[in-house]
Amino acid sequence: MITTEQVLDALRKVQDPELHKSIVELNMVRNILVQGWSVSLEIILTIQGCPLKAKIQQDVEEAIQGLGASEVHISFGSMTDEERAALTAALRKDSTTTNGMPAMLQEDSGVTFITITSGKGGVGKSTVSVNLAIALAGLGKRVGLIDADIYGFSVPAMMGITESPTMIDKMAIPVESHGVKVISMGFFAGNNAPVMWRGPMLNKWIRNFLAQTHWGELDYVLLDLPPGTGDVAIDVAAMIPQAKEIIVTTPQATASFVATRAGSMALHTKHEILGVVENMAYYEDPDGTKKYLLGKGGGDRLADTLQTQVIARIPFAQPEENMQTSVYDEDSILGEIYSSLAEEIDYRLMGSSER
Ligand SMILES: Nc1ncnc2c1ncn2[C@@H]1O[C@H](COP(=O)(O)OP(=O)(O)OP(=O)(O)O)[C@@H](O)[C@H]1O
Repeated sequence: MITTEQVLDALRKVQDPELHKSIVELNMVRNILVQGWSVSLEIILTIQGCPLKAKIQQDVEEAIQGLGASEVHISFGSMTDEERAALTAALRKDSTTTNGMPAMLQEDSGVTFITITSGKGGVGKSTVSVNLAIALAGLGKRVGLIDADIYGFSVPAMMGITESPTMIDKMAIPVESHGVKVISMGFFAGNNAPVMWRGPMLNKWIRNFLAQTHWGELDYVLLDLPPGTGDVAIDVAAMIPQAKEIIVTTPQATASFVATRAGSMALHTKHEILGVVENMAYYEDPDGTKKYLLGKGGGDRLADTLQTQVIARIPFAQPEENMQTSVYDEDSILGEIYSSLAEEIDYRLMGSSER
């Protein structure tokens, strides 16, 4: 004979796949009825037509069958507006402090911010952001990625994300892809429409990305900034003074020269520079010969100017790589370089932080 308490206890371990909280804690479980070895109950979904209904159903069934139940009947409903408002308020409390500041910006939040920036476009800043985020997640870290390249967002396409975040009232649940929680302007600008807002609007979006998103607990937040030293970069610098910075350049003289400006801004805003990533550093022939298609030395020059180091030299991807998305296979040469970079960064930051 199973008891209602046992069912409730078993369901405490079942999490909402998006909110990563127990469905019991989220008040999604109602009307449990136990008759011998048969259990029926109601699951109240946060939104109607929840795309993860099948997953929740499977997890609930497994949890109850684990108690020895021979039959499990689940009926589904959705939260009322009032219930959803209460849930949003609770989620917001997790994400925002009493004075309205994004909770993850507080010093004791345990979140390490890394901004990825470049002097000019097209050097691979977003590619580095995406692959570094995935590599950090591969180390078992809880990673969020904010595509803060508001005008030129590309992260969803690069990661092959086709779905949009679930919205619970005005709170967004980030989309998870390759183990990384992602939020991007691309999710909110319909049909790939160009984004033409100006400074104050942008500031609001970045703030929303931090505070109006249910991130859950994270170790790292990576921000893919727009190239250069525009509004967003300045806002982020002011909003997240504790952010560490990675500057991406190619070996080309002009790219590294322009990147110096982005780096100088980091020094000026007192962002710690983690180092320079030299992307498209060389092309490696099958026989191992390296061809320096874009020249040599841009990364080193930039690192010298900014008194930092080149922390990775990433070659050109082989033609057969990243056909569908810009995510490199973990076992590829590039994938391995990103894994080492993630390990080095994690070692440096975890070693130097108090966590
Ligand atoms: N190591 C690499 N090998 C081959 N192609 C690369 C490499 N790194 C980036 N690319 C390609 O170069 C192009 C530009 O990369 P990406 O969009 O990451 O640059 P970006 O600096 O973020 O540019 P923007 O700021 O304009 O968005 C993309 O098509 C990407 O797939």
